[in-house]
Amino acid sequence: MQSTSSSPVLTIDGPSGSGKGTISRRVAETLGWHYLDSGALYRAVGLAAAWEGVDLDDDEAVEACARRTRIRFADDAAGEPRVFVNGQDATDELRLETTGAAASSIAAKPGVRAALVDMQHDFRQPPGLVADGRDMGTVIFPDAAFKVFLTASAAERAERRHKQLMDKGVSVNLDSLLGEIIARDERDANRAVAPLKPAPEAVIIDTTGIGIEAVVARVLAHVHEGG
Ligand SMILES: Nc1ncnc2c1ncn2[C@@H]1O[C@H](COP(=O)(O)OP(=O)(O)OP(=O)(O)O)[C@@H](O)[C@H]1O
Ligand SMILES: Nc1ccn([C@H]2C[C@H](O)[C@@H](COP(=O)(O)O)O2)c(=O)n1
Repeated sequence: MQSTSSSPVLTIDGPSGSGKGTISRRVAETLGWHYLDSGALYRAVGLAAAWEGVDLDDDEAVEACARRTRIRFADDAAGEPRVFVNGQDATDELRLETTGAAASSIAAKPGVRAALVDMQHDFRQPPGLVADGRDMGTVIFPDAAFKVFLTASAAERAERRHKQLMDKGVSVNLDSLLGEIIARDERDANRAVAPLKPAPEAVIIDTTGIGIEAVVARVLAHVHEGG
């Protein structure tokens, strides 16, 4: 199950809205390393299952869906990252809160997680990889040289998500966003397989009240200091 590549890996785990995607992309760009958005894989499987009308209570059917779903990451002409699910550009649908909740639900199934392991290991290529998710440092890349766990108060994470959606012209209620974030945290942290938790050796950064630039600088300092 474990990757045999010797390319260095920086894992960035944390709860929803802690800034994993934003920080990981920036750090990967600065280091010139590859980037794995592992949450997008779970979101893609949740979406494919919905498209195909798969019964989410049927563990074998959802695992089979995870094994046949084709997921491709590619930049568009403007350099913006897009995600294709079974050949269809699903980038916008993947970011919906409903898709995140579906992903969180199917991610609790051991068969689904097993189906996605090889795909995640394949991202480990020279000169290095920044991998963001919930179990990057604990399960998928336990031998990573650099491990970070980002967190922030649930209230701040809900405000960030609220601002992000409002900027996109999507009107949402802050309280319901907060409720969804708390529910997702609980599901991700309390499942039996690969729960959301920091690896023992991870550097924990509480980003509450800390801007993006400062967080990027702290993560880069961790790498430059040698982990
Ligand atoms: N330190 C920060 N300060 C203020 N805003 C931030 C910070 N980090 C991230 N954000 C903003 O918060 C929002 C959510 O960030 P992001 O999508 O990176 O989080 P995430 O942890 O990857 O979430 P998810 O797990 O749900 O994908 C974005 O709009 C981002 O710009
Ligand atoms: N390594 C991962 C990544 C994601 N998940 C699950 C749990 C999350 O709630 C959901 C969506 O992730 P996001 O895109 O918000 O990072 O996918 C997981 O279990 N393990």
